[in-house]
Amino acid sequence: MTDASPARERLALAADLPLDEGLRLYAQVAPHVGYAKVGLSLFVEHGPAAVAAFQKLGARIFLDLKLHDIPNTVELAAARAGALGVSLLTVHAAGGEPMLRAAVKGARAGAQAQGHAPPRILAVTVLTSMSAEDVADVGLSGAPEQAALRLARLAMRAGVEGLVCSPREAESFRRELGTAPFLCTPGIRPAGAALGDQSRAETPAFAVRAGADLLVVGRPIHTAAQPVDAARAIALEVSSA
Ligand SMILES: O=c1ccn([C@@H]2O[C@H](COP(=O)(O)O)[C@@H](O)[C@H]2O)c(=O)[nH]1
Repeated sequence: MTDASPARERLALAADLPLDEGLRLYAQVAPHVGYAKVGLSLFVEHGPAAVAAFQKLGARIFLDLKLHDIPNTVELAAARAGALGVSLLTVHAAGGEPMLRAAVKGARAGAQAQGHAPPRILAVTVLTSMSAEDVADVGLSGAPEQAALRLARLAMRAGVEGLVCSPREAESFRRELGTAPFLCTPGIRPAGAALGDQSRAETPAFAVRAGADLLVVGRPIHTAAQPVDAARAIALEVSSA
């Protein structure tokens, strides 16, 4: 993706809401947001029906399951996700190279079996909610940016096409890893928006300038008094960054 991509193709709505509310909200913001991110809460409650419901609205689906298990189990799950016709699927980079390779293989096979294009596998490096202290507590050495870059390199070696990172890491990922990885940044907060549980958050303009391809936004849209205006303003910030 390039800077010339329309803002809509660079924005995903994190639909962490009850399904009917998420669908209603996505339908309203769809002129500004091209992807619907189906995450754990929706998938645990509704499974593939949640994916199908957003697909019916014309959304590209970002299935954010953050798979992390032994390679065989991840390959099986990624194959089922690929068969759903999703565009993006997340796995945890910390699962290691064999697991990441298995995710790529499974997603490809599952998509092919159903005649879909294979989803891009995105490896989650260090969760954007984690502070430097949290990173140290789980035994990762160095600052979050250093731990994230180590995991990013590992994921790229395993053949993964994309990475999930904080906007704060996007610039160093671009510098160190080049133009190839598709960089997805949650932890997006327009100026003045509440951080909630996010620790390493930045504005939409910061993320774009740092080299992010896709920005994930949830609560800054859900909780806005006028969600459509909030989505429009974020899209404008993306396109003018
Ligand atoms: O490191 C990560 C990986 C995934 N997420 C997901 O993105 C959204 C962010 O939602 P907000 O409401 O805008 O905070 C959410 O679905 C997370 O599961 C992330 O935040 N950080």
